[in-house]
Amino acid sequence: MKQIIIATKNKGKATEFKEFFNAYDMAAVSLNEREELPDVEETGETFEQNAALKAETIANILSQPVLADDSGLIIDALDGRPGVYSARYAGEDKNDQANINKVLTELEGVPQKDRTARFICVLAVARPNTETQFYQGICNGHISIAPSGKNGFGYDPIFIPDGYQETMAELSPKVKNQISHRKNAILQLEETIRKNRSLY
Ligand SMILES: O=c1nc[nH]c2c1ncn2[C@H]1C[C@H](O)[C@@H](COP(=O)(O)OP(=O)(O)OP(=O)(O)O)O1
Ligand SMILES: [Mg+2]
Repeated sequence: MKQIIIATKNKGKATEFKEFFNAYDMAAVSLNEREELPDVEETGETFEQNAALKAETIANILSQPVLADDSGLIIDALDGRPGVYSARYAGEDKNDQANINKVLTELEGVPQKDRTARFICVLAVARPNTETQFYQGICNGHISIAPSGKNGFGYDPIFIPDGYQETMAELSPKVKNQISHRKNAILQLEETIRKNRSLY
């Protein structure tokens, strides 16, 4: 089976990519399975810059194509925060629970109609001696009053996607993977995968 390296240490993302690439008969291998590879510092100011940093650093080390995902939560009432800083919103230790608590505290008293938000996912595909390519996906929704649900990762327990009453963490992984920002970004990438499987 063909392999695609995903430059991520996030276990939730890795699980979702395995599911997506399975459908194309490809095995997604994350950095958790390649522990000799470094964790890339995300010094960029945009999702694109950070996705490119992660993909290009690993592609240069391995001399093979690498996919990276930089993603986050944009909340309108917080002027777009936590945005690019979603993973570290409550501190460098990247604690999902602390990040959720910080967001809910900042949104205290904000009514549902003003709690609109979106998840954004930018995928970068880096190949040696080739310009990096980008694909983007969005999932619109709003922030719940309290966390609920055990599925998924990150901000899923407080994100209610448009068209649903449940949080992303209450929805099954199957449903999340049909509607998520990550799925929508993968759909942008799909044509490239289908046309040129040798890329990977
Ligand atoms: O589907 C999602 N459901 C819930 N939360 C999500 C999702 N997708 C991204 N997020 C949040 C998690 C983290 O707070 C940030 C990503 O940060 P981001 O730097 O891209 O990932 P990361 O540091 O966890 O792993 P890595 O850089 O190794 O890929 O956005
Ligand atoms: Mg990161």
